[in-house]
Amino acid sequence: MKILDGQLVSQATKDELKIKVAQLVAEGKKVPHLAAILVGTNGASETYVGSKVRTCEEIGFRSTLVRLEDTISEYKLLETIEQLNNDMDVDGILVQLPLPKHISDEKVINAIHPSKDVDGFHPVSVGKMVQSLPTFIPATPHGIMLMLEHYKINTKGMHAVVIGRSNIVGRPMSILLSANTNPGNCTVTICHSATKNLKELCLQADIIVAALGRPEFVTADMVKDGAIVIDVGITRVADATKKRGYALKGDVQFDTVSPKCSWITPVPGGVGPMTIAALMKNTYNACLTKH
Ligand SMILES: NC(=O)C1=CN([C@@H]2O[C@H](COP(=O)(O)OP(=O)(O)OC[C@H]3O[C@@H](n4cnc5c(N)ncnc54)[C@H](OP(=O)(O)O)[C@@H]3O)[C@@H](O)[C@H]2O)C=CC1
Ligand SMILES: Nc1nc(=O)c2c([nH]1)NC[C@@H]1CN(c3ccc(C(=O)N[C@@H](CCC(=O)O)C(=O)O)cc3)C=[N+]21
Repeated sequence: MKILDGQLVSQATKDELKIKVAQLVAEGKKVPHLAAILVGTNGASETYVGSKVRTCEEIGFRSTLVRLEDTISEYKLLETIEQLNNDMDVDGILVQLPLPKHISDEKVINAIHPSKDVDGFHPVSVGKMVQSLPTFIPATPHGIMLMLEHYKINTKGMHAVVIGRSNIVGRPMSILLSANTNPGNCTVTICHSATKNLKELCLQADIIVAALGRPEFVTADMVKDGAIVIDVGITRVADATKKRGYALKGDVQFDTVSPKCSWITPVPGGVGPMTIAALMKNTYNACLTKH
């Protein structure tokens, strides 16, 4: 069993970007600028947005964090996005999800100008991705593809089972793995809460991507020998023995599943850091179109 080390690959990706940014500075060109909007004070969202902003600083990007009260009106949020759309210095705009219930995710995502849609959630970006046209690829599936690429894993002809069909992870993952690319060229099965024979499907998988948000859902009896297992899930589970009062659990029961795998991602230190690295890549690319 070998570990797909998200921390390591993410560091390598960030180091590459750092050099590229230094070149932009040397040439007197504008550096990438990411604007992140955080609505409310959800603990996990604070952690993720904080880490995105910190990473920007680390590699020499500009960043702007816009914090809004969770009582903010949808109109005000849309207005904030419009200001960032019109701000020439801002290259990428990200609105951290989930949003409070009174705000429509769809309206917010649609409001971001496609040229600044570094999350790749806008219908224009999704449409281009489906057609294999150049566009912003959602950070989590993009990060997973970068990791497979880094380890030179040839996925051609493999059967991939993706568990979860969300717009931010499962659905785009299934599209990327089925594309005529390398990594890619997989035969993909996408599963969700109405899937009847999930265990049988998983047992046929050469690659399992678990993105359902149920801690330790994938157990050893669902995984065939030699499979590649990508664990996207991150759930905070109360644990008094931990410094922060919780432990992070993936969707895969790591201790029992890992001995059967050819490759597996850990949680933490797997897909999470790659998500951040992919977002940085997207932001750099958004900036490049202006040079
Ligand atoms: N590491 C990272 O960078 C990231 C991690 N995450 C984590 O990944 C997980 C998934 O996130 P996200 O996609 O946003 O979650 P969602 O809740 O939006 O989607 C979950 C998906 O899993 C399906 N599902 C739920 N229960 C089952 C089940 N018992 N059997 C089969 N399918 C099931 C749902 O089906 P249905 O559609 O029918 O409801 C849905 O399609 C979460 O733990 C999240 O924290 C998310 C983003 C980034
Ligand atoms: N508009 C939007 N874009 C997103 O990309 C987005 C989002 N909303 N909402 C929530 C999910 C989740 N997500 C993560 C990012 C980093 C880690 C990450 O860095 N994880 C670390 C651990 C972090 C910790 O200590 O909690 C790891 O796995 O090693 C995890 C999850 C981005 N998301």
